[in-house]
Formats: sequence, structure tokens, C-alpha cells
Amino acid sequence: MTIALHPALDADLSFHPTAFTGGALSCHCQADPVRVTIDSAIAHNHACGCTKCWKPQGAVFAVIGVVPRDGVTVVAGQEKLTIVDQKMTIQRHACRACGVHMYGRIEDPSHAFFGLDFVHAELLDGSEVPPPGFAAFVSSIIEGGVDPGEMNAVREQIRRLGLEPYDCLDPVLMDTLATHAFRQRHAA
Ligand SMILES: N[C@@H](CCC(=O)N[C@@H](CS)C(=O)NCC(=O)O)C(=O)O
Ligand SMILES: [Zn+2]
Ligand SMILES: [Zn+2]
Repeated sequence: MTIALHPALDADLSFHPTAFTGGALSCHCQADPVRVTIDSAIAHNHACGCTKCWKPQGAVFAVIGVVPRDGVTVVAGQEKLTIVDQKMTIQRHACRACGVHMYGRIEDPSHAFFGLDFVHAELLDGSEVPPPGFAAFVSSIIEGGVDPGEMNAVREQIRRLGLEPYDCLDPVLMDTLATHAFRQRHAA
């Protein structure tokens, strides 16, 4: 049995790396979409199973990565944007009309990922997008409604795509968070 993980994961098992270095993201509104430009490649692109990240209809995973916030510019529809939950570490700026999250921003300067914005590559106009490198917050899909009995099959499905399923972030990002925490705790 296979389940619909995300269109980018379900459609093609052999992802094509790309030389993508920027472009424009559009929300799903037919009329007057919100548009956001990014001026760099997307790093750490991954699937995220948490309940907070935006997913397309029917998907249980989001696909999301990071870009430097200085290169993220809202070029149309600023008035349609709203912050989903001000209390979250990641302030997700979403289109009020269609619900798509255009970018997620960390405003706390002491956070390890301050300076990076989270974006969904699938919203880019017509460009090939970077392949996800791992699956994060996999167990969280249960909170989103997936039957816990399906988890072995889901993790197998992810591994068959050549991705490693993690229940938090991957070791590179977890080590970055831990290193930052150590340095903050032991700062002179
Ligand atoms: N189990 C929780 C996990 C939420 C979570 O921690 N999400 C991660 C990955 S996006 C995070 O960094 N969240 C910070 C935030 O949303 O501000 C859920 O599914 O809601
Ligand atoms: Zn919209
Ligand atoms: Zn998430």
C-alpha cells in the first residue's frame, strides 16, 4: 500500500538536481496572487510532516527549505498576507484568501536559524526545484490524522524514495541547533 505523501514525492522517484538559483513564488489564488521573489538557491530542502507547515490538498507532508531572508521580497499582494500564529517560532506568512504559506520567518535574533526564511519550492513559477534531501517530523503525521498503524509502511515508502525518515530534523540541522545552544549556554 502506498499513501499520498506529497505530489513532488509521489510523482517521480528519481529527483533531478537543478541549477536553480532563484525565482518567484505564487500563491494559489487565480486572481491577484501573492507573489514573493527569492534570489538564491533553496537549501536543506526536505519533507516535513509537522502539523504547522503548509501542505497542498491531500498531502500529508510539506516540502520546504530555507533561503536567506534578505533575498525574500513580497512583490505583489502584501495586503493579502497574514501571520498564521504570532506565538510560533516560525512566523508563517500566509495568503488570507487561499491559505498558502508564502514564507516562514524567524524573528528571534537569538535563534540558530535567524536570518533564514522557510519557503515551499513547489510554489515557484515554472522552474525545476531542488529535490528534498530527507523527511523530517515523520511521526507528526499521526497528529495530522494518519493512522499510527500505517507508520511502518510510510517510513518504508520514504526510504524507497532514497530519503531518510527522521522524527525531528536531520543530523546536520539538529547538530547546528545543539551547537548553537551549547555556545549560548557557555558564552562568556
Ligand atoms: N509535533 C508537532 C511538531 C511541530 C514542530 O515542532 N514543527 C517544527 C518543524 S516546522 C518546527 O520547527 N516548528 C517551529 C514552528 O513551527 O514555529 C506538530 O506536528 O505540530
Ligand atoms: Zn492566495
Ligand atoms: Zn514543519
